[in-house]
Amino acid sequence: MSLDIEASKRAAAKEAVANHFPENPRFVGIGSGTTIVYVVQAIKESGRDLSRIGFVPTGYQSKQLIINAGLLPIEFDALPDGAMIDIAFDGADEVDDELNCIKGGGACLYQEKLVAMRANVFICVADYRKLQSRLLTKWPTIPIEVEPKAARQVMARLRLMGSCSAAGVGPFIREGVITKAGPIKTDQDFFIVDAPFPQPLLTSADLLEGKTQDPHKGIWEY
Ligand SMILES: O=C[C@H](O)[C@H](O)[C@H](O)COP(=O)(O)O
Repeated sequence: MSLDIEASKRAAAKEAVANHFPENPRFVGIGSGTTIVYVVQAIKESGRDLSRIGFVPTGYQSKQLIINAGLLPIEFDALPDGAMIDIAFDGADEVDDELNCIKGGGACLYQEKLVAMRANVFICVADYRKLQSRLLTKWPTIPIEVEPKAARQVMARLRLMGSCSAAGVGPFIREGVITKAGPIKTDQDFFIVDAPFPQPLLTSADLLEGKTQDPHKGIWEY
């Protein structure tokens, strides 16, 4: 029987907030996606005094989520010099045994990285489907946010690194499906390049053990 996905996201969010929300944080990062909605809900329901905490968004959706929850948003570039974000919560599309994550399924990446890198603690909140021992087990590509003028060059480099699907195509610039013709733009007006690689992707422990990945066959060789 498959678990209810929304219930699973809600449960993960509740656990994450109950176990990790600090005593008196000054700044808390709020990621993007559907799971983070439950994190904000759990923060609201935690019964804490949230009035003196600045919540740092990772994009438009994240900022609206903070505002709609009645929390205080503070833009990343308004953080005082030298101040760290106490903790950042965010979702992921896939997480491997070494806690490497695929992110960007919802076309948010760049600001998520800014916030995560400025955070003392990063908590990834993910439902049971996301945890796979190797990346690219269920999620098909690595999303990369790219400045449009650099896209062709980045894709050429990705191809040299072995990015292509089993059918020998890719990487791809992500396009709108129904409501947008041509490439979608991120909150920074950048493109998302979706890069397929041989599946699944080796971890650094695999590489240390001497396993190699043939980028052209998409299979593991030992
Ligand atoms: O681009 C979107 C972000 O990286 C999300 O955090 C990620 O896609 C996970 O989203 P969701 O919680 O909706 O699965």
